[in-house]
Amino acid sequence: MDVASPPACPPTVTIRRNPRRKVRDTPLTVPDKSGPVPARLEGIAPFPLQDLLEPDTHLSAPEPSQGVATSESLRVYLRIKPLDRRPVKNKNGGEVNKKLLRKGNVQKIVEKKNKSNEICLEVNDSRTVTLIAPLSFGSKRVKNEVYEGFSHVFPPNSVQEDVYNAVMEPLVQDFMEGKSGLLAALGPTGSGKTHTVFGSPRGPGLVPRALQRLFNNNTPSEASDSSGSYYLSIFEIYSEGGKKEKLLDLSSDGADLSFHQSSIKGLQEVEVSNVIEAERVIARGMLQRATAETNANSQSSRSQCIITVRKKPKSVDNENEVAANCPVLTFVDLAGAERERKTGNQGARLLESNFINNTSMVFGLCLRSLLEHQKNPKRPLQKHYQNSLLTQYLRDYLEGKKRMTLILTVKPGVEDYSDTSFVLRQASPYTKIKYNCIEEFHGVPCQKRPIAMLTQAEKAKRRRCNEMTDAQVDTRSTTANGNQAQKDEITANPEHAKAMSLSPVHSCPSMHENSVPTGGDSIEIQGTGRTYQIMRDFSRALWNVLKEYKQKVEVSESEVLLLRGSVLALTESQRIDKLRIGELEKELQELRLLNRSAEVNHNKMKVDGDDGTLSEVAYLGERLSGANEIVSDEKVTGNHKTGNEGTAPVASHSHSDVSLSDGSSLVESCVDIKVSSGEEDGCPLVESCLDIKVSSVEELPQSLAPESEEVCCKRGHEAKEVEGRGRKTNSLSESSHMEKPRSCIWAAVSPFSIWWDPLLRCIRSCILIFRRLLPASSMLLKEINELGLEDENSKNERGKKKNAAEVPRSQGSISLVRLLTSNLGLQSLL
Ligand SMILES: Nc1ncnc2c1ncn2[C@@H]1O[C@H](COP(=O)(O)OP(=O)(O)OP(=O)(O)O)[C@@H](O)[C@H]1O
Repeated sequence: MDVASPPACPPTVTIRRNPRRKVRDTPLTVPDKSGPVPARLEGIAPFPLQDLLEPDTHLSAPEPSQGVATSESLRVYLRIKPLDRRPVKNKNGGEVNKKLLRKGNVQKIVEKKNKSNEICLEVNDSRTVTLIAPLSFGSKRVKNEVYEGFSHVFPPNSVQEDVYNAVMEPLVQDFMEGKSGLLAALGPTGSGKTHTVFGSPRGPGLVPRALQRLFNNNTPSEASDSSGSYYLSIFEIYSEGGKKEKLLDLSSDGADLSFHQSSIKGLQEVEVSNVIEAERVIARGMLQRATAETNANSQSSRSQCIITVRKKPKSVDNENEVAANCPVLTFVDLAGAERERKTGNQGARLLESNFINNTSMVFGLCLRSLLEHQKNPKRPLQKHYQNSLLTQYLRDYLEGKKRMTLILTVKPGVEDYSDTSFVLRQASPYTKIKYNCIEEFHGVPCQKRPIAMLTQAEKAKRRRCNEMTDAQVDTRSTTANGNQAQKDEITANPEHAKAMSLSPVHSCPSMHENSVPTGGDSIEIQGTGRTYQIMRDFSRALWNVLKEYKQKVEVSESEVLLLRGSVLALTESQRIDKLRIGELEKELQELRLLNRSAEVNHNKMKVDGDDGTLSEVAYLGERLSGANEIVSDEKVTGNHKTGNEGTAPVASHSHSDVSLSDGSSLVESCVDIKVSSGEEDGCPLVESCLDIKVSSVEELPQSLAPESEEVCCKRGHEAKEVEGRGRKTNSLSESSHMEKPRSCIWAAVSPFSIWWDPLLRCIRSCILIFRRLLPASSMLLKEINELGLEDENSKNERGKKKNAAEVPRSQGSISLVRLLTSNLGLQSLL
């Protein structure tokens, strides 16, 4: 019987109630090995994994550099303290914290101890660790974090010797070669800083081993005499009850010290010539160091402890060397940062905690500022060092002027996750701090950049500085030569030299030999360099400001040019306008003159005429006869109404000239028809002009053909409606009563009978040409067309014509037509 197989398990489904939250940026998140490998972005250099996985060459002492600047990173080591796996004792065990025991929290302690067996820090390789998020943090979705880039990671099982070989030996080597160095131990309280630095009798730490190495390095002759001695000092920076920081000399009986201009006044330097003496000094100092019991450490350091080792000068001359110029090996055991909740500190102890934490924080800030400054030189190096005595004392190291090595100590227990995470986050970036420009010569830090990196101006300045220095050296060399006898005497008689107040020249002859400035010269050059730097910065700023001003001036100049151009254009247009105005005024004058003369004639005709109406034809006849010309001028002002009454009362002014040449076979006639359009004196004015020239081959009778005939038809000034003024007149019929004008008109019009047809054809052609050009005269043209003034052919083609009487005509046109028809016998056209 087949048993039904159970249904397959459904795949696990994770239901998220809340959207995935973005975790904080970490130095490196542990990649999900099961997931797809992300594609490498173009343009990003591959991670230098090979370089990192190289054999631990860094563990061996680096090649000694003979005063040559090398680019190296700040060495940061990580030491992981072993887990305390001591079995948890019962309530009678006595090993548990007595305070908690008193409070009856034994069960809690037991749980804590059990919990402390879990670890939160794993060593991946010699340079990388992974911080594992505790299971209890699961709900917070904290990811594992990888921290890398350490110079070396010491696992919990590492021994003091390993640490010394990797961390301290290079520094000791450098020190013996004349380079200053600093070892600083950082980490949370109880993580093993003091253990690492000082160690125990069974496992000596870095300081005793370094001293041993120094003395063992002495040659037999050095070991036998005092030339192999060292000056040892040990002091602490302490804040009792969180008050002002104090300096205590631990080598003596805890004498108070003072800090002044990067040096400690009153600090006793104990001369030690062998390891035993040195260890004795250290041991005595450690006994005097401020320690206290906290929940985190039964013997917690409450102060920052500093130990300095300085080589005793070989000769008496060197005895007076400035201490700052001698190589110094410094050890710093910082008090561990602590959390109030863990330490259970209260009162004065709590205030001490604040001081300790503040110093650690300032120390970290200095390094962070140095790192940011190195990443971006535009960012200034913050003066965080001013905020604590320790950082003031270590200023040169914290500003990257001297070599420093850091050793971080951490606790791997899961309960120390927060402390460990904090330290790793804070200190792992310090691995990127570089020492690019350190070049030391017998302990004198040189902060000069390589010549190739200098700008032209800087090179020139440096040259001037060097020249000045050489001059000073020459001067002092002369002095030194002059005092050679005295120097010889000093060498021969050191006691006498001691008694003498020697100048810096005497104290450091070797410096002069190598053209390296002494302390005084160095200060002078530094001052000059500082002034130069200030002046350079100032000139740069000034230059930038001037550049901006120059740009603004250029913009303003271009604007001024544009404005000038526009002003010129405006002036030109004004000039043209003025000319135009002058022309118009001239024209206006002429029109006024014409108007005045017309009025005079009008009045005259009023007086002369039988019925008092104006006969312009008579006036024209007068003009024509007087000027030996035949001129037909018809002027119809607004006071006269001619033609059809039904037409719109449009004022017009027309003028026609017809010229005839006599004495030749060619008869030329000219007809000017001018119709103006404009506005004058507020009245609408329509004016257009037609010039028509007609030639005829017919010879005119001498008697009838004057030398020249001109018929001017001017049409213009069509005045507005003038109703009720004047009588309806038929100027043609009325003018016919006038003898003198009639004869003139006949004389003028008679030749038309001969060339009338060609003239009409010509007029027609011209009308067709100018039809579009003179819209204002379109009315007149239309009327003329409708008069039937066209040849027979075109008549036949067009066929039926419109009755002219049906089309409204303007007064001027009617007058002209009537004039023509009455004189030429064409009344039938009307
Ligand atoms: N690597 C180690 N191996 C064995 N024991 C260690 C190690 N590191 C520290 N210890 C022990 O842990 C205890 C605390 O160490 P230590 O006093 O050096 O811590 P600390 O960091 O100096 O603390 P504090 O900052 O409070 O002075 C000591 O008893 C020390 O012997």
